[in-house]
Amino acid sequence: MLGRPLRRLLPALFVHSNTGKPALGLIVAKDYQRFLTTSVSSTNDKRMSLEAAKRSAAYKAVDEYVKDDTVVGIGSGSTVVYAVLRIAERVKAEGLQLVCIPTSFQARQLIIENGLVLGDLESNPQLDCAIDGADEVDAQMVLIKGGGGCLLQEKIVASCADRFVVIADYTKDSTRLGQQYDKGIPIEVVPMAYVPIRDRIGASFGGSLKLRMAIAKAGPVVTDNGNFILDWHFEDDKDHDWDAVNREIMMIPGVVETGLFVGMANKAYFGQADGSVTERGS
Ligand SMILES: O=C[C@H](O)[C@H](O)[C@H](O)COP(=O)(O)O
Repeated sequence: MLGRPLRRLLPALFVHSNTGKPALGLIVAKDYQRFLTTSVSSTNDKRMSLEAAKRSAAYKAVDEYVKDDTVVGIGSGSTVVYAVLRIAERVKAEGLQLVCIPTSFQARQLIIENGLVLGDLESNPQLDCAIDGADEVDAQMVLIKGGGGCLLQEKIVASCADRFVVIADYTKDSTRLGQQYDKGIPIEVVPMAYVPIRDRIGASFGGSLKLRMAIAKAGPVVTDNGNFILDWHFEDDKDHDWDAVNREIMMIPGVVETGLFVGMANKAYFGQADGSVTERGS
């Protein structure tokens, strides 16, 4: 697919070629090559700085919160991958005795692939800490989670932990929800009820709700728990009492869980582009 800047450049290239002045075409082609190189390298730089930010937040959280002989909740998403890598490094280097409780299919695989001890809530109903990513964190440490379709098991595991620690890159750090993240609040619902739930939330709180569709499958995303996800694009210019909103949505029959995590996170680490880390909470 041609990007918009390329679509703008190509007609220029053709027009000049049609004049029969190949030199001109060459200049345009050269400029275009320079444009491509700069644009690809700035996209790569941004991606690298985001990865560095995720990594530094994850490493710091693990180093400060993961202690020997403890039970640790393992969240889901791309930032958590770095936390698991760091946990595995420390287990190897320091001989830490840990039991890891997954919050998703992905987390379970990460635990197994990194040779960590896999546990469950049946044998370990109380966790020392849970480390997880977030899609957005506001000034009061209210979180949006579930951008990757995982929220129900994450909330259960976080609720069983003495400390719930969030790791994120700088793009997730907001004053108010919706400031950075524009994909809405995920709401996990029982499939048969998605239409009435969608209509009720829209009527009560405004905004719009969309059934999340799968990308490499026809039809909707199905969560690890066999449910659907509605993404609620709330009105972000309104002041919402997220605790009240969350409670009210949870009362609608068929709602399984929301991606609003209110009053749960104790600490958030935000990795910055330069590799430093800022903190919120205590
Ligand atoms: O559904 C996914 C989880 O809630 C993730 O923790 C959240 O989306 C953040 O993921 P990432 O670390 O990839 O930004």
